[in-house]
Amino acid sequence: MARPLIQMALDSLDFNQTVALADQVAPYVDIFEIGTPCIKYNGINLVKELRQRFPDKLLLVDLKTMDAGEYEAGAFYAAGADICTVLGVSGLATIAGVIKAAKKHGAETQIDLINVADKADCARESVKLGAQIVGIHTGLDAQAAGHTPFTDLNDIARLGLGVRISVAGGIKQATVQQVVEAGANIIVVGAAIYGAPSPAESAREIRELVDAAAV
Ligand SMILES: O=C([C@H](O)CO)[C@H](O)[C@H](O)COP(=O)(O)O
Repeated sequence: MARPLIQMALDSLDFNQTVALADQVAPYVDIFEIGTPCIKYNGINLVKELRQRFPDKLLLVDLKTMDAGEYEAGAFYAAGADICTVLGVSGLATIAGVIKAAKKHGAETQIDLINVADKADCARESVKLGAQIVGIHTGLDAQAAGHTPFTDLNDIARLGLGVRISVAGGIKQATVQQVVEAGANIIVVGAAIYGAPSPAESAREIRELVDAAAV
C-alpha cells in the first residue's frame, strides 16, 4: 500500500499561533491545511507565509468554495496553494471553475462532500471533470451532533474511482488504523493534534500509527 499522507488541519484564527503550530508538527506531516475559519480570518498572506517557510510541504487551502470557482481559487493557487477545496454542493459549474484554475497553476482540486446528498454521484461527476481528490468530511458541527465519516468513507472507497480519497472529521489515534484500512490516502487531523498537551508528540504518534497501518 502506498504510504498515506497526513494532513494537519490548522484551525486557529491566530496568524502567529498557526505558524508556530506548523513549525512544531512539520517533521511528522505531509500536508498543511489552512482551515476554513483560518483562511477567512487571515487571508492570502498566510498562504504566502507558509509557502515560503515550508517549500517542501504540500499546502491545502480549505476554501470550501461555493461560487465563482475559477475567480476565487485562482488567487490562492497563484499564491502557492497546491490544493484548494470546492464544495460538492456548489454544483458542477463551480467545481469546473476551480479545476480550471488549478490546471492553470499545475495544482490540484479536492471536492468536499460535506452535506452532499448523493455523495457517490457527486464524486463520480467531479472526477470526470478532473478533480484529483475526493474528500469525505464530517464537519465540526456535525461531529458535535455525534456524526462520523466512517460509513461514507467505506461507501466512496468501494466505488474505485481511481483518485485519492481524503478523510476528515475527528480522526484520532484510535481511528487511524480503521481509516487507512478502509482506503483513505490522505488522513486529515486537526483537534487530535492541536488540542493535545504536546501537538508534536501527538503528530509523531499519528505518523507512526499511519505508517504501521499501511504496511
Ligand atoms: O475542515 C475542518 C472543519 O470543517 C473546519 O474548517 C477541519 O479542519 C477538519 O474537520 C479536521 O479537523 P478535526 O475534525 O478536528 O480533525
